[in-house]
Amino acid sequence: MSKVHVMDHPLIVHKITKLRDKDTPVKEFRELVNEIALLMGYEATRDLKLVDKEVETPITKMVGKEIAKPIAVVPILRAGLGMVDAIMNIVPSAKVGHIGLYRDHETAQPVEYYCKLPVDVDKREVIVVDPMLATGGSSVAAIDFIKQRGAKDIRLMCIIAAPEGVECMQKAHPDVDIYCGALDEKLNEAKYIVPGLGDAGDRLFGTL
Ligand SMILES: O=P(O)(O)OC[C@H]1O[C@H](OP(=O)(O)OP(=O)(O)O)[C@H](O)[C@@H]1O
Ligand SMILES: O=c1cc[nH]c(=O)[nH]1
Ligand SMILES: [Mg+2]
Repeated sequence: MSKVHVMDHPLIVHKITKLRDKDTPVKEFRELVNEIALLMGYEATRDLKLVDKEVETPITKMVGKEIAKPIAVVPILRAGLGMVDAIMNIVPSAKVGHIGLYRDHETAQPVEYYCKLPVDVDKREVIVVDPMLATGGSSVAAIDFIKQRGAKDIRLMCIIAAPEGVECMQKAHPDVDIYCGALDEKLNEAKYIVPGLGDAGDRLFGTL
């Protein structure tokens, strides 16, 4: 069974409260998503494997460490895009894949419209990013695509998760650890997270 890491860093907790506020304007919302993703990225990469690496300092040779596997970050469009720059800031060599999915408004089922992944995604540690894990349908479908391309080391980073989404993910992808900023109470009838923050994509891009 995969692990669920719920963030308890005070800065992350503080910023998520501001993100939830319905009066937070688009510009600030976008900045907060970026700041939260940066802080979460630090937590979500804490257990990356290291290998020995010889380095010559101006004084002497030594054996240091470097990250064992290159990284790919895969945002689920649209809202996941808001988290990409933050990961690129801490892992500048990461490659970026994109998976386009939207939830059908009637059925809440994910509909695919785009998928472009790095050719060597199977050799990379993959960090899937999406601010919201609601029913879990979108994340499960995105990770299905990534696994079809041979990737084995995958983790999911979301800002707010619902228990229903966590359960769905753990059933479908028990090997994928989940890093979430907050674990909320439930979904409502429209499959929105309660208390949540509303529609992340609309708030991020101002399409309300
Ligand atoms: O866990 P789920 O029930 O699948 O819901 C979560 C998905 O819903 C939102 O995307 P949305 O469909 O609103 O697309 P958008 O990012 O283009 O707004 C969100 O960014 C997730 O991708
Ligand atoms: O609460 C939710 C659920 C799905 N997608 C969102 O953007 N928000
Ligand atoms: Mg949306």
